[in-house]
Amino acid sequence: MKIRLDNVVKTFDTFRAVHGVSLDIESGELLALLGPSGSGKTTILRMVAGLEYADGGHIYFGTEDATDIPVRDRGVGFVFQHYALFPHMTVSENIAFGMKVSKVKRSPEAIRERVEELLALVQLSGLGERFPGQISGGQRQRVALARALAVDPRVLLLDEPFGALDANVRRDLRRWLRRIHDELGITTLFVTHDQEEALDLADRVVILDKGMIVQQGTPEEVCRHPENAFVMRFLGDANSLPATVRDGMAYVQDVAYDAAGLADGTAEVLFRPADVAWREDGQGVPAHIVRVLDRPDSRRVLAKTTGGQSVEFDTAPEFPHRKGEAGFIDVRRPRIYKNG
Ligand SMILES: Nc1ncnc2c1ncn2[C@@H]1O[C@H](COP(=O)(O)OP(=O)(O)OP(=O)(O)O)[C@@H](O)[C@H]1O
Repeated sequence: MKIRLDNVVKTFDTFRAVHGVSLDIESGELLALLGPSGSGKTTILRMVAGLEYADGGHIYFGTEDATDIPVRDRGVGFVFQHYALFPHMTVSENIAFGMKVSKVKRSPEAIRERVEELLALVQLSGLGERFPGQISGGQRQRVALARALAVDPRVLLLDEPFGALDANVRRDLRRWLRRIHDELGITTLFVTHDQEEALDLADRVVILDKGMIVQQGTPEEVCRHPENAFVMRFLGDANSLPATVRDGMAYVQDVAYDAAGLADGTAEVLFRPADVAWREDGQGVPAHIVRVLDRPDSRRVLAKTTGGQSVEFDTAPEFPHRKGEAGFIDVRRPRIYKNG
């Protein structure tokens, strides 16, 4: 099922939470809505679900305007971070619930079979008789997914489904979810504020800020070509040095970077901690080391330029330099963005 948002607007009282968002979610695609808190992700998801009305624009399910489709008939399955399972029902009863109340009538035997099938799919065979309080948080979210899948949704909406779980469990679950998605091919809209999660899982990532799309593309496209400083910063650690653009070059202190096409004026040079080489000869921005932090597989170096700017960069664990030493920050892959 293809979903299309066409210039969708949502206002709460006087506050505009979603500003004219247009977006195509292809049939079978797993799309992540990624953005900081308050950027409008959940509101968009709720409008697709039919739990919230758009004040402007249209949402299409296939070629049909979804405004005309009641929530029950949209065929959407949900998993929310705090979408609690019914605590007094067993895992199997939770999964069966939607089928029992559905307009599509199934025999008790057919429901039992489907529950077993779903338990196997979410790798919880044998746990059907437990109650939600007797399984782990990660297992509960897998049950929630099985419950959402039970009624054969045309669209799956996931709102921070792994938000409450610890980092290792989250990583396992997102790999697992991707496998399930590849197997079932249900059009899926996934909301997260976690960059790694979005990049790991999604076919395409839509980055939102203040209710607007600031960039969309494959994980590769958004990582390799962040279109503005917000996206560059939001996707990962970024250093920033103030620069002045003159005649197609950006100058940081005396170091020049190619800034072809940018108008003269102030700008900033952004770069990742992994894109720095520390040099003892004169190439790069002069700086001294403030601290060296050890990580399991690398060293993070905190430095300060002679211009007074802090820079962090990553090196091999063998990095021999220490606090107080002077050198030069040589930036690979600088990205230059105009201010404002
Ligand atoms: N029912 C409501 N009434 C008033 N304002 C609301 C309502 N729901 C959401 N908002 C506001 O709309 C904006 C977008 O909220 P939304 O929940 O969509 O953001 P989000 O990106 O999902 O954030 P988070 O990651 O924190 O869940 C926020 O500023 C929020 O306070």
